[in-house]
Amino acid sequence: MAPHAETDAGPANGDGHHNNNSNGRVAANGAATRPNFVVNSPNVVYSDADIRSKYTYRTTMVTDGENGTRVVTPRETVYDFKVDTKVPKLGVMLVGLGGNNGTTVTAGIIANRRGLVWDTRNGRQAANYYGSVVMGSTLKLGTDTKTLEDVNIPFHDVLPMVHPNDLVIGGWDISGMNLADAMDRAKVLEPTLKSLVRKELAAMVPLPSIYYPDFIAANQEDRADNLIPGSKACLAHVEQIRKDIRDFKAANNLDKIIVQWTANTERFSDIIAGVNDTADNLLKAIETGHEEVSPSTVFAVACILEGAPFINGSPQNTFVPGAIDLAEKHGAFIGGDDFKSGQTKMKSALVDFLINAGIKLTSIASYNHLGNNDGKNLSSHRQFRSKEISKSNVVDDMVAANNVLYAKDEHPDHVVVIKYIPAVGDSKRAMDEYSGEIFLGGHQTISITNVCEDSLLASPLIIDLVVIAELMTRIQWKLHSDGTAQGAKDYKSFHSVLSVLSYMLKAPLTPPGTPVINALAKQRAALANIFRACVGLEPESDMTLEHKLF
Ligand SMILES: NC(=O)c1ccc[n+]([C@@H]2O[C@H](COP(=O)([O-])OP(=O)(O)OC[C@H]3O[C@@H](n4cnc5c(N)ncnc54)[C@H](O)[C@@H]3O)[C@@H](O)[C@H]2O)c1
Ligand SMILES: O=P([O-])([O-])O[C@@H]1[C@@H](O)[C@H](O)[C@@H](O)[C@H](O)[C@@H]1O
Repeated sequence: MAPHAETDAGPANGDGHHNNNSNGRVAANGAATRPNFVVNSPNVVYSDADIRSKYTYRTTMVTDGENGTRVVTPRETVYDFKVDTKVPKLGVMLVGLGGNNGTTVTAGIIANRRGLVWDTRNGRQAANYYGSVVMGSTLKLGTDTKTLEDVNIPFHDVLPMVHPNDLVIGGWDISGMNLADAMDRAKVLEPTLKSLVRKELAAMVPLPSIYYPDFIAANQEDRADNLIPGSKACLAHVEQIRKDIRDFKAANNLDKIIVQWTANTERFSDIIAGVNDTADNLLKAIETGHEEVSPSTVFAVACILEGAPFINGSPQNTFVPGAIDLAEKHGAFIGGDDFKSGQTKMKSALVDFLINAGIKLTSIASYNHLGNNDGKNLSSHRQFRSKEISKSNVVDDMVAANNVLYAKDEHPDHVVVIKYIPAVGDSKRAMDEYSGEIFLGGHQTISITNVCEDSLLASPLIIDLVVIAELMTRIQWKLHSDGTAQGAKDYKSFHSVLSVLSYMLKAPLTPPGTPVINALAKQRAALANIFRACVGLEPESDMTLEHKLF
């Protein structure tokens, strides 16, 4: 089955993709571009091919001194960053293309690319990218010298990034339904919008995929009609997926491919010494058809070997130690786990606020019900357990950081409940209760009802993960060395595990041995400040001393 990309029926310049720079858009045809601002600093050098910056990274190291005192030492590390400013023609291949998220994000990109407007009961609705941190938010560039006001720019403009309108979409699904019918099955989008994109989606049929029944709920079997033969891991599956990636890239004349798992939540894989604990053992386990290797891990291995960044939008432990080891050995990018779309995103902000306000959070009750196929799959305990883990660990770092409120290993009670109620469809109802102790024995209880249109919240995250992961493939670094000029050969990429993606993910994967940060504000600050550093700018500290010291 030939690889299928969505066709572009919208106004375009020949190849179906816009590269109009007038609105700050960046060329998708590989032409080098620059952000619509220039940094006036001896530490930043612009060329036709890249932006190079010298950046002094300031941290504070703490050691135990005498008599229980601590010695605090400021430390400076000088880095050189290099950003390739050639924005590629980018393909994104979704595993689970025919699902609620897959069809919704595909329809949404087509609607935005064509500038569609459709009727709703509330009037005319224009396509937008609300809910995308890259396309819908801003970051502070600096202070206006005349007004002393903040100058904020669209997040997307801080460095040359792919525009989602230019993404070429394809992917796999165990269901062979074309995307127009799958869009109807998902019951997410307005009929008026569906009618405008139906033609393009009807032309998209997911590639056959691998299906190992034991990893997802048995209730998914009835849609598994589009399969690559074989019910357990094997090298042929790895090679087929790699071929699919190459074929899609060639058929659409793409420069790069990013692969994302937005297929069903799998059960956790057991970590078994000699099977999935190292790269070599994992490859051997796949070769010998070990039944503990999941479809998502097979996809991850195929992408690592093919050099396509792979991001896991579901909670299962796709990245067993052997997969991480393989990614590190190949210098391939991986990221995950589990899109952070609604209830958990709210939790990671609210808990940060409460604990940093000195309020002792004592319990979190997180309940939600939903009626989409994701909910149907999660109605099976082993798949729910994967989600329970990713939704439960999100407060650990914030609690552990406050030893005033919490003794060592003390933490709030925290329960997660998910129920499947078909009648509500994709419109997930989340109900949370946060209880805490306040001044002089008082108590505070916060109850939240959060109606999350699950796929409309997750789809922008899929876009953010793709755009940022691609940008990370164009950023390199080295330790600065005065004296002999060190050529580009000394530069290297960020670590294979893209923890910079954590803002979009419930259970952020980090390089082995490094801490997991879930506090939402910290995650966003890390993202923004790393990109600021790439253009030689200091982190945004919010000290605003210019407004205090005069
Ligand atoms: N708000 C959200 O929607 C949200 C948030 C966080 C995480 N997630 C996760 O994203 C994933 C997708 O969510 P959804 O609502 O689109 O679910 P969905 O069930 O509508 O879509 C999943 C798709 O994956 C397909 N599939 C299953 N196994 C496959 C395989 N081995 N290869 C290829 N395709 C396969 C299914 O046929 C289905 O079309 C789920 O794991 C969900 O837990 C969703
Ligand atoms: O991101 P979030 O809203 O906390 O979590 C959601 C869960 O509450 C929901 O039950 C599940 O179906 C979604 O896949 C998503 O994981």
